[in-house]
Amino acid sequence: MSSRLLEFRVRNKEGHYIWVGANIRVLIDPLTGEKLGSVVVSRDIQAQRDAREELIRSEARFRSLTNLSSDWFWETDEQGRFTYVSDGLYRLFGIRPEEVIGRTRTERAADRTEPGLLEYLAKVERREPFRDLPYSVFVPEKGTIGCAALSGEPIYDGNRFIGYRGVGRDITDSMQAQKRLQDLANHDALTGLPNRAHLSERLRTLLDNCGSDDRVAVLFIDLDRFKEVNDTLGHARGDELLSEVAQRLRQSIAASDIVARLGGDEFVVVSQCINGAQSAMQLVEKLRYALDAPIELAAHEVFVRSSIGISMFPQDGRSEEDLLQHADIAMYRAKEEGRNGYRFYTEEMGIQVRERMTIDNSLHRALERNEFELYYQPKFDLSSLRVVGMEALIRWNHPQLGRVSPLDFIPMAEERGFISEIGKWVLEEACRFTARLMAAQGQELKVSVNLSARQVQEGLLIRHVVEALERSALTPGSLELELTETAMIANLAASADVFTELKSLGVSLAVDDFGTGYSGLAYLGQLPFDVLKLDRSFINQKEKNGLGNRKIIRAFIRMAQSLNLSVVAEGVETSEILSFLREVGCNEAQGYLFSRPLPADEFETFIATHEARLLVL
Ligand SMILES: Nc1nc2c(ncn2[C@@H]2O[C@@H]3COP(=O)(O)O[C@H]4[C@@H](O)[C@H](n5cnc6c(=O)[nH]c(N)nc65)O[C@@H]4COP(=O)(O)O[C@H]3[C@H]2O)c(=O)[nH]1
Repeated sequence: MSSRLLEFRVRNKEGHYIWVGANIRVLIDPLTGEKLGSVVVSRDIQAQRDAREELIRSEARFRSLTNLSSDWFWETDEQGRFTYVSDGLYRLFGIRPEEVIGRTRTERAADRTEPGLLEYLAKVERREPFRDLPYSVFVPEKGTIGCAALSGEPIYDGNRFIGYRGVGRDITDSMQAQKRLQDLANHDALTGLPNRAHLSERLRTLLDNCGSDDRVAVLFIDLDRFKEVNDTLGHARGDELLSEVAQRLRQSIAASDIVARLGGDEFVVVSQCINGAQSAMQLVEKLRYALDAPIELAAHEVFVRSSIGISMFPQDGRSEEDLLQHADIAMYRAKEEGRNGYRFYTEEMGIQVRERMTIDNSLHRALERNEFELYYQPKFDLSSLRVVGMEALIRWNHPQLGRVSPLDFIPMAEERGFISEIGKWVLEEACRFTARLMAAQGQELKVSVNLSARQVQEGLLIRHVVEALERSALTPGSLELELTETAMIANLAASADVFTELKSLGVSLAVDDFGTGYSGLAYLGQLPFDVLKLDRSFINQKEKNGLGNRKIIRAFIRMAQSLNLSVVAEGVETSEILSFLREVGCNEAQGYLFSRPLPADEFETFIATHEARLLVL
């Protein structure tokens, strides 16, 4: 008995053609072998046919899609060995299926420690699906490394895990673009060095991995007078200089060290120093040596000098912010101390900077909080030794810091634009006090008020002076305005009109701190000044042969007087100097020998009793 299966189409009772499967069995007589007839069993197989055709269509669709797709399709067995990869892998990475089949992903990976690959292995281990895990692929044709992103899910036969199936995408271009963007975001465009953000990140990572015995030096390097190069040779040459400096720094450090540019002419070097400060010092010397050779710029030889501040991990800070800030503070100290040097950070530097910050933060409120006070130092006529006036000197009674010297806040007030307001207050207070004192004592006095160069430039000075005189009813002849020699020279042309106008009001003008600037006496004759104040450093200078300085003082006094200038000596501390000044005809003097600057009430007492003091002198 043999059977055959036939499939054919018949018309059903609704008149539609359907597929029918017929199983035909031929009946044979077992004794004679004669064919007796056939048994035909037919059934409607339309649904089966439809399903089969759909499967064929869907497979064809799948093949065509995987071939057309820019991605590739893969399958692995339960051991993670590839059992199938589509053509896409060859098209994208030049890897033939036969090079991969039977191998695991790890065997083919360009970097077996990559996070994407490690995550893939972990997911597979836990039979979890995964999406877009990046990992590097060696591209044999180009000899380069490409980057793929993998997605996949486990496959099961019933309950039995039989492997993974998934797709891979070529993300080389987007990864490269991302890396370029990251590089741009992390590096300084001019020098290619890491920028501030990247430095912070790398320093933080370095510190996180430091043990208690590790030592790290952070060097803050600032070029001295870089602005001059920019101003005289132009920005393009300035850029060349910065690139050359970056190059020299890079060449001077170890591969594990970091050199970064924070912007402008500021660089930072981070180095692991086995011998702590000693190693840091050796590194500083090496860097300075590297920077010492002249740099050729537009046929000019430029010599680079730098100021370097150093902070050490762990003693000067454990965080990247602290170490950078402290190295910066130390760098400023190196600059203040004459540039082209280096300084290690100390605790005392930090205290000073915090004080400066406190001053900076509270200065704008000091006036409205009434925290300023004027002290007065008497000035003496040297022929009669009688008080002829006083210098008003500002003090700031700070709620936290106590009495702050003008030397510590006047420069900041100038920088922050508060000096005009403070100066106005000083003028009003000094005029008011002097007018009252003169009335009370029945005595002529001249009060000297210090002006800052900014006050002269800002244009409100004349109005402030006029108002102060009017409000106090002080005669203009009782007010003297002092401007330092350096400030005056810096603004000579611009200020000449202001001086002339002030003079026309009837106030007198004094050149303060004479002898500290680099000017001669020549310009004084052209300006409407009345008084020359010889600086105290000049008066107190130790003489080499006991005569030198005195000769100069004598010459100054003679020249000043020939220009009709009255001479006041500041900082007179000894009776010996006093005798000398009297002998050479100096007009007036002030100094600790007579009195320190005094608060208003004490000064008043001083004036009331000065005749008695005269006897003591
Ligand atoms: N070693 C020594 N020092 C003496 C002697 N006699 C006086 N001095 C100090 O010398 C400084 C003289 O003031 P300056 O040269 O005008 O220098 C002043 C002046 O430039 C500035 N200043 C003070 N008050 C004002 C102000 O109201 N406005 C402006 N713009 N500056 C002011 O601050 C500077 C410092 O003022 P002070 O600390 O009060 O310091 C004062 C005074 O206390 C002495 O015999 N020996």
